Parts: sequence; structure tokens; C-alpha cells
Amino acid sequence: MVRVLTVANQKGGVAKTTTVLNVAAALAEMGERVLMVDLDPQGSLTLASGFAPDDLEASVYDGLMKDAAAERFLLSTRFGVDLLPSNMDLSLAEMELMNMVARERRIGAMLAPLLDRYGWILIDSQPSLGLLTVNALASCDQVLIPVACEFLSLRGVEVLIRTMGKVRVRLNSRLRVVGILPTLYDTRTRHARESLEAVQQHFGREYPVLPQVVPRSIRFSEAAQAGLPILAFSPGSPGTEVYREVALELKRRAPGTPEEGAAPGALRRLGPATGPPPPGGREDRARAWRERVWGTVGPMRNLPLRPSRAPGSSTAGGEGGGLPEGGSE
Ligand SMILES: Nc1ncnc2c1ncn2[C@@H]1O[C@H](COP(=O)(O)OP(=O)(O)OP(=O)(O)O)[C@@H](O)[C@H]1O
Repeated sequence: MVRVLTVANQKGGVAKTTTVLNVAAALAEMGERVLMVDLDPQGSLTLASGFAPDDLEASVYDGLMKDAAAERFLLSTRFGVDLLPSNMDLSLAEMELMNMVARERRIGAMLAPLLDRYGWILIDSQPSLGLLTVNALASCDQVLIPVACEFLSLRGVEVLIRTMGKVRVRLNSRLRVVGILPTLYDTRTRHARESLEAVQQHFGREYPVLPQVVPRSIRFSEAAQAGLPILAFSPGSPGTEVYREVALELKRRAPGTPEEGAAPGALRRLGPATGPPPPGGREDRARAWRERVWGTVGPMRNLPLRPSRAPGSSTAGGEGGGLPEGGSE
């Protein structure tokens, strides 16, 4: 059964992209087959996955607006996750979609042929509630809302949840909030602690606030610059383990799991989409995943800062080096 999850918050810079990237990597580490969809014309997810948005020959824009088959622009990342990439072309889509028939269902149509290949599809939305985000909400089962532990961060969420309510009524009755994820938590400041408490109090009664809290850490920016999830870039850092736990939490709360009740999924269901997990327990699978990733990219300290070519053709790496040290912020 494929799970389609949108990471949304119309407030910018709350770690939507970072959350998609790292949850996707954590799920892949657990043996899941994962597709990420970059639905932000800024192309941040594409860039943070190691691809240069400006070099793309085709992108989500072509899939949405020109019915291009996803195979034409589907990319395989170095960390075992597939990606439908985007760039500035997608900014045209918002306007062009206005005149299209079934304009809120274009993403669902683009993803439909891919559903039987993946266990998880994670959509990174742009910081707005325009037609692209509505498309994402219309084609997913669940929404994860990252909320930064900062002043004013609560305000936008109400508007998002109201929009979700309208989408539920008109387009997708299965839509629900799977969780609110506190992000960018600075353990050193009282302000962050108070903001976290505010998030928990404000939303806790009506919506599930996930028990995980993503710490603020420079490793995230460094990893994005290297075109990798933090799980691969800095395996020992605190943020890594938190995103693993978030991924586990999402698996526990996924539609169809006993904990959540058998909520019907969005789009169409094509039977079990994930293959059998690799043998061994969680630790073995995580090790196997890391070895696969490291084997592909080589020592990560030597990665170029701005990879400009598709990872398939990557020559990143080199002799010596080794992984950046985890844990020391
Ligand atoms: N836990 C964290 N600690 C420190 N920096 C972080 C963390 N999470 C994300 N960042 C950094 O914050 C910036 C914004 O993150 P990100 O792009 O994930 O947010 P976003 O919500 O997707 O932004 P936008 O709304 O612009 O698409 C990036 O530079 C990212 O590397």
C-alpha cells in the first residue's frame, strides 16, 4: 500500500524541504521504496538532493502541464530515494493551471502511474497555499506540518488547517493531519522552549503534535549544501536520530496500520507496493543502506559544495577523507 504524504506549511523556512529529505532517507534506510516530489519552484529539494535545478532537461512542470511521462524526469539520488525534480519553470504552473480542466487533480494524475512502485511518496510543497499546494493536498492521504519553534510560527498553521478543511470537503475526504512536527528547536534558548510549549499547548488538544522535536543544528545546512540528507552526511548528529524516529512514527501512524485504523488511502491502491524488506533487523538494514550510499558517493567530506551534475554521473568523493564527525555541533 502506497502512502502519500505532503509536508506543508505556507510559512517559509520552517524545514519542509529538510523534513521531506530526511524522512525519505530514513524510510529508505529502513528498506522502504520512496519517491520525493519537489513541488516548490525554488527547487530546494532538488538542490538538497544533489541536483542542479537549472540543468534539468525536464521536470515536474513538464509532467503537470505537458503530460510528460514521469520517467522522462525521474531521478535516482545517491541515497537510494527517487525524486521528481523541479525548478523555476514550475512558477509558471500556478498561473497556467488556472485555465485547465480538473486543475486541482494534475498532481494526482501525474503520480498515478507511479503508485505501484513505491511504499511512500513524500511531497515537498511551496510556502504558499496556491493551486500547487491544493493539488498536493488533493492527492495525498496525510499532511505533516513542520512548525518552527519560534515566535509567530503558530499563525500560519490555522490558515493551512482551514484550507485542508475545504480540500477535505471538496476534493479529498481522506485528507488528515498526521502530525505537527516542531522544528528548528534551539536547546540553548528559553525562547525556543517557550515556543515549543506554545506549539504543544496550542495544537495539542486537536491535532497530534509528534513527540519528536528536531533540534537546530548547522549540520542540516551543511548537508543540504553537500546535496545529501543529514542521515548520510552526518550520521552521528542528534538531528539524524530524530528524523529516524519521525519516520518510524509516521510508519506507525500510516493509514491502514492497526494504530491508526484502516483509513482508506488517496489516489488508487495497487496492493503492496514495497518489496520484502532486506533481511536482518533495523540496525542491519540501516548499516546496509549506509554502506550502499557511502559506496556510491565515496567519502563525503570531499563532496563538491554545489554538485552540478546528476548523481548518477557523480565523481564526488576521492581518497582519504571519511565521514564528517557526527554529534559535535
Ligand atoms: N534543524 C535545523 N537546524 C538548522 N538549520 C535547519 C534545520 N532545518 C532546516 N534548516 C535550514 O533552514 C533553511 C530552511 O529550511 P528548509 O528549506 O527545509 O525550509 P522550508 O520550509 O522548506 O523553506 P521554504 O518555505 O523556503 O521552502 C535551510 O537553510 C535549511 O538547511
